[in-house]
Amino acid sequence: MRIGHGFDVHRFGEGDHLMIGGVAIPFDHGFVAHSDGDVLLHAVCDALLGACALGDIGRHFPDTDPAWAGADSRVLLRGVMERVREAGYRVGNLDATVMAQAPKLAPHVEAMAGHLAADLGVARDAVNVKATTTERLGFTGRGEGIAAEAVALLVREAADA
Ligand SMILES: Nc1ccn([C@@H]2O[C@H](COP(=O)(O)O)[C@@H](O)[C@H]2O)c(=O)n1
Ligand SMILES: C[C@@]1(CO)OP(=O)(O)OP(=O)(O)OC[C@H]1O
Repeated sequence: MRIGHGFDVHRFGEGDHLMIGGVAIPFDHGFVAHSDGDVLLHAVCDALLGACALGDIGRHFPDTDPAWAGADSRVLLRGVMERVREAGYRVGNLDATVMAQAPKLAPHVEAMAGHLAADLGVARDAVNVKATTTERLGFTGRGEGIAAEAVALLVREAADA
């Protein structure tokens, strides 16, 4: 078995929605990013890549590559899963936390977890998505952006080691 951790931050800029976990959430800002800025999916990508000792999302999908401009981060996540499978692993379970003072994410976490389960190729109960404010502390608390963390457990496809 292997464990990986991912962390990502995107700051707010102009826009009218946020992409988080593949869900478009209406908001008075968007994310500043090369891709769609899906902070949760980027943290998940890094957790998966970390568990395989394959570096991070920027190594596989550079933010200097026009191919990823405005990219749907679910496409990046599926690309990461191809690499996970090539390395001989499948996902055991995933747990993630999104740190956001606003918007309210609880109404959307079920849809986010459903997207993740589909893209990771696991049952719905192998995925958990949580949201927390940071009690108005720090950059998330001041409403400057959103952070996300993820932890993934990978299992060897052939022999569990
Ligand atoms: N952006 C957010 C942040 C939090 N929630 C939900 O509210 C609960 C309480 O938040 P605390 O920061 O006081 O822990 C939390 O457990 C989430 O369910 C949310 O929906 N959206
Ligand atoms: C995802 C990539 C690629 O489009 O760009 P961003 O959307 O800016 O996101 P970031 O979390 O900075 O990660 C790495 C990038 O390579």
